[in-house]
Amino acid sequence: MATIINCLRVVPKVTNTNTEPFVSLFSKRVSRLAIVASFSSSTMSYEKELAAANKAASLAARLCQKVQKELLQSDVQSKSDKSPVTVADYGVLESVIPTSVVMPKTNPSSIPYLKTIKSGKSSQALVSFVLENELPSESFSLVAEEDSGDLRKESGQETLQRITKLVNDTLLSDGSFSVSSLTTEDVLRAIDRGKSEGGSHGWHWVLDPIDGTKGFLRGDQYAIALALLDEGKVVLGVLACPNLPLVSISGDSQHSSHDEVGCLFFAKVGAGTYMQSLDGSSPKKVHVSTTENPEEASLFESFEAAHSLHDLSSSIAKKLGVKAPPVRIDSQAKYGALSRGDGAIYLRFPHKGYREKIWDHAAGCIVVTEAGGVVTDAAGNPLDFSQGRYLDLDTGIIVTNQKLMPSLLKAVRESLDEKNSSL
Ligand SMILES: Nc1ncnc2c1ncn2[C@@H]1O[C@H](COP(=O)(O)O)[C@@H](OP(=O)(O)O)[C@H]1O
Ligand SMILES: [Mg+2]
Ligand SMILES: [Mg+2]
Ligand SMILES: [Mg+2]
Repeated sequence: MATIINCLRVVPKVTNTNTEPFVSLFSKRVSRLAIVASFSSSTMSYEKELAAANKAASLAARLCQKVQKELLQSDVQSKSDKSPVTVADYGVLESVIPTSVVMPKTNPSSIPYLKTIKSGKSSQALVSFVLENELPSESFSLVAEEDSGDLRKESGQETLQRITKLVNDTLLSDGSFSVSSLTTEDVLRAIDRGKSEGGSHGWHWVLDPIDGTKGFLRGDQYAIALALLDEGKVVLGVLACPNLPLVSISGDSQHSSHDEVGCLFFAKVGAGTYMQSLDGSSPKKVHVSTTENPEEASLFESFEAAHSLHDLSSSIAKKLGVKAPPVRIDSQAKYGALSRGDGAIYLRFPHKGYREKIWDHAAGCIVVTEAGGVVTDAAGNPLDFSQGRYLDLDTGIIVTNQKLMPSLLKAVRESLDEKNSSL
């Protein structure tokens, strides 16, 4: 018994401390390798991991909501005042942008701090800290979008202090953490935990701390997207979508009001997809649209034309017979909305040469597949998350239900052939 518990302790994948049910499976001389095999993705419950991921993503959503609110209020204020605006006027925004940037008085999407916004780093530090705190393990691995880069330079010190305060304030607001407060060094370390290269062995968390940055700046949709890979496969995913209405966003929705916003989607392999409000309502199981009729299907695509070829999706939609105009929204909120049947198709065709990152799709992919949908590349192959930080794809990503997939793939093939022959 003691031998087995010791073995379990050194096997980093095992976080379940209740060893009793497993003990009878092993003889005294069982090898460490055999134990690892016994905890493959088909037998793990990932219960604790899902709870930790939900907590981390919900707290990060709270942090991002606070920053976005300040951002939008500041924009409104700047419009009534013709004098130059500096970040000092932007309250909590000081924690996410360097004070040296002078803000023009325009829509946030056109201002120069786009490249230097630090809200993603705050969110990444928070998620990284919460996961490590909730799931102590010798082999914590995180593949995440941001790094601590310029926060380690002299010029980044003020920003780092402010990020640290923002993270600490958010942790404090939860009340369940025993740590008194994180230091700036803790924050840098938490951010840099995200440097892992991922891969096909062991466990890797995959994080996009703010997905849909452009939507975030515009006051539109964005998501905190967190997934867990086990042996290269996505085994759980969480999407926090602070601005997504709790009711359907489909064009024919009967709901007149989209006032109530803030959705948390979560999915575990083999256990379906659930949605609850970020305020903590009880979770409800969701399912993708079951429509077989493309005329009834509504189609999602990126808001940003730079992220996806709108002309190509419009050609595909026409061939398929989709009638409604495309619904353009930012971030993996598209996957969330699709998982509850708001739309039936999501098309993403980046411009030539763009390489998709795993954190832009891992959580969204399991949220849709566990809700009964299908996610493939343009050739119909499943997405492969085991190859490191990037996805190796055949031109684009397509998402729909099982019934529409064959005709969608055909329309995609025909449209791509036409596009290629016209070049
Ligand atoms: N040229 C490009 N083509 C396709 N995707 C791009 C892109 N430039 C950035 N992206 C990715 O598109 C994501 C947003 O997706 P969407 O268009 O669905 O809102 C961005 O995530 P971040 O906002 O996390 O950087 C970014 O990773
Ligand atoms: Mg992203
Ligand atoms: Mg991002
Ligand atoms: Mg980015």
